[in-house]
Amino acid sequence: MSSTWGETVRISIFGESHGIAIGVVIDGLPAGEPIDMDAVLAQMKRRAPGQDKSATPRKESDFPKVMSGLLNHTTTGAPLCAVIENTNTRSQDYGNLLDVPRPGHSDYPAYLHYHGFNDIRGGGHFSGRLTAPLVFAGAICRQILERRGIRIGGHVASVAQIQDTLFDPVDIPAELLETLSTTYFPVIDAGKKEAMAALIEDARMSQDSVGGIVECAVTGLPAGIGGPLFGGIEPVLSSILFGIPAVKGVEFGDGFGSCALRGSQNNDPFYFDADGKVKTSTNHAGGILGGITTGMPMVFRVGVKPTASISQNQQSVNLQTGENQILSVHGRHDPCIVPRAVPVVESAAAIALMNFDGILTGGKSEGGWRA
Ligand SMILES: Cc1cc2nc3c(=O)[nH]c(=O)nc-3n(C[C@H](O)[C@H](O)[C@H](O)COP(=O)(O)O)c2cc1C
Ligand SMILES: C=C(O[C@@H]1CC(C(=O)O)=C[C@@H](OP(=O)(O)O)[C@H]1O)C(=O)O
Repeated sequence: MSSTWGETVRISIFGESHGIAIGVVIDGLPAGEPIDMDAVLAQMKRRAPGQDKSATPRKESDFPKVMSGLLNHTTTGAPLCAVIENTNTRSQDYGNLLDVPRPGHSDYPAYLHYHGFNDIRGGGHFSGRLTAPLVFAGAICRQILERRGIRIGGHVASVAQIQDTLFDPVDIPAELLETLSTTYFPVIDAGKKEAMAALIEDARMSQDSVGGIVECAVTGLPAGIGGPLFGGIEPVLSSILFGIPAVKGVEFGDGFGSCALRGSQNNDPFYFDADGKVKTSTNHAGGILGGITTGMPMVFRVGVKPTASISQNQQSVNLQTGENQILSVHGRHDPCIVPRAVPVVESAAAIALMNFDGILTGGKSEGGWRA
């Protein structure tokens, strides 16, 4: 089922952007894990719409009402369900889109797939709004991982051609991840944020949009987690990351860049550190070899396309009249999705990692799903 993901820890996301509510059921969480709800809300706020001019002006409190699975701020082990109300919808903006689909959005293929019965309002179940429950689930999972020393943080690596400094993949300080993972529109080089925001504003004023890249790092991962072929870290993470609306690329370590290197440049030499731990002096692999963690920081990048809904005139078709038609999209849209996608990417990584055998026991097998 396409709105359900995972095996050991499974999320099931429901709702539509302009329906009564959206939400998630999380199955398989370990019992007895204390959950700091303020920290969950802080993560939800980093993703919420209406933050500034770089985001959609739709305002939502994005307050998750927990229906089950938590007692005295602690997981019970039963399915944890949270519901988030939609309070600020403007469905009239979508009145014509069932007939005249937006180029670049899901309208046309969804119309075909659901024979015209799909909820077109706000993009329905295809909307980026469905990443609010994803972030809720991720915020729960990341607290469980953090308790085991596993930290996740991302930043806006680029907006169109403006690039932030990238992570040093061999040395990612805990304080850096802490700062990035608690900030809205996080960047490593503070000087780049203004230029990025200016570019987004320029696109918005031109009735246009821009895309970019999120870079994410995970530190404190035990070595030896993952598996070969389809159960590896890369395929499993990629499958949830590609489920995020507007994600068009995922690369681990040097990714496509490594394809231009020689083996002698791309291989990461091993050495024993002062504590007798095996490390690598470079980390082109992004902390993964053979689908299995090496113990070095995991680093990956996620490409996000420019927002489809732009208000300048575009060529479309009228599915009722059978004629070509010019479309100007109305409504409140993100001129750039990338800043709000950062906590979504971090959350997806947290949920995915919870599915690996040994992740909560420092690499020791629990006989779970992933070998
Ligand atoms: C946080 C977030 C916010 C988004 N905001 C918008 C938006 O305002 N307008 C829009 O057209 N697409 C937005 N999208 C992307 C669309 O939902 C997405 O492009 C669409 O569902 C089609 O899916 P695809 O791009 O993965 O093919 C957003 C995505 C995310 C993750
Ligand atoms: C509401 C959110 O983002 C929405 C994602 C979205 C889309 O097409 O993905 C389109 C817009 O929807 P609407 O027209 O209802 O304002 C965004 O505002 C959210 O992220 O919470």
